[in-house]
Amino acid sequence: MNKSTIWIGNDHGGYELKQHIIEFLKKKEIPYNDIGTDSTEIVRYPYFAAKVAGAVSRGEAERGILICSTGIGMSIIANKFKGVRASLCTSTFAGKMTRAHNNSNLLVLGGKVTGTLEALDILEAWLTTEYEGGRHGISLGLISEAEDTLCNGDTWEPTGPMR
Ligand SMILES: O=C(CO)[C@H](O)[C@H](O)[C@H](O)COP(=O)(O)O
Repeated sequence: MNKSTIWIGNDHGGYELKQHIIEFLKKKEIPYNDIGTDSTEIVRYPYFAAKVAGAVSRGEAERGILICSTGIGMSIIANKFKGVRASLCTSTFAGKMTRAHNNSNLLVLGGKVTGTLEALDILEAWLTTEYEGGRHGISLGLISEAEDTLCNGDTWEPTGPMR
């Protein structure tokens, strides 16, 4: 799979919004890899975060999208993966800024927090805004430094129950 393919994952709380996001990606002819879950049946979100954030962390994907009810759980777990800069965005401004300043490589949305139109605006801003570099590289360097000290970068696969 090409690295530019966007990996997308969700739990039951993000399933509905994911359908709209996939429609958007299809319309724009942006390649994606939907890793599930594929229904509103209750599942544990770290399973799906591990697949998408793991792919970004290992360099198999340049970008990922995760959706749960609030986006909070997904962002907590995704940011534990080395090299992942997961951004929970609830405004278009945040979607733009997190690319420009944080060089975000994983967008997190809350399916029960953000309406469809706003979520698609956020996604568009996140997809089209370039990282500005410059002084922001200093901050990102410090984050990498913290990661090197705090995270060992191992791949993690969940072992507990998924439902
Ligand atoms: O928003 C979430 C985590 O931050 C997830 O969507 C959870 O699944 C959410 O908390 C809903 O949980 P529940 O099992 O459906 O009660």
